Amino acid sequence: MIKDIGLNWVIIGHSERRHVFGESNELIGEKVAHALSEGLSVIACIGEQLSEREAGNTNQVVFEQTEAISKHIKDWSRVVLAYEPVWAIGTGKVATPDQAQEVHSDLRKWLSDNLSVDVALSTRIIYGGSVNAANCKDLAKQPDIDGFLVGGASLKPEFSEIINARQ
Ligand SMILES: O=C[C@H](O)COP(=O)(O)O
Repeated sequence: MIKDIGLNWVIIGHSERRHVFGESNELIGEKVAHALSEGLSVIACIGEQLSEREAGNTNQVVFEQTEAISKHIKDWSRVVLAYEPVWAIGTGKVATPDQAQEVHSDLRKWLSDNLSVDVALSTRIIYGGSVNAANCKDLAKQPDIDGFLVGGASLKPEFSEIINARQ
């Protein structure tokens, strides 16, 4: 259906698919494989729930999610990783720049250690979760935040400020 309407990208593994529709890490990996095999590019979402962060399990959760996806990827040039802490999506509670940078940096290290330095350096890791005009510039300054997955604010005029956050 996505190809039929002329689109090239698909978002897979969004928190609502994981936590409302009950999609497992394994199913999301299979969906990524299918999308890539059909020629689509993929934004693959990962992220911990508040209880997982508070228990100190953020890295374990996002690494397991990333591993399940990575098993199905040979060509990372058509994949973007979107780190979206579930507690920050649509809530107005954005991760601080330090919180987001820490996870992005740890994810890049995971890619380097488990896949290759080349994949780690070339893969875009974007942040999603209550990004708006007021917080986007500080988030964009972080070295491992390569862009944003914007929900609510994409429907408002401030979206243009988010697009230009790095200027
Ligand atoms: O689907 C959109 C992303 O999950 C982020 O949404 P948000 O910017 O409204 O928090």
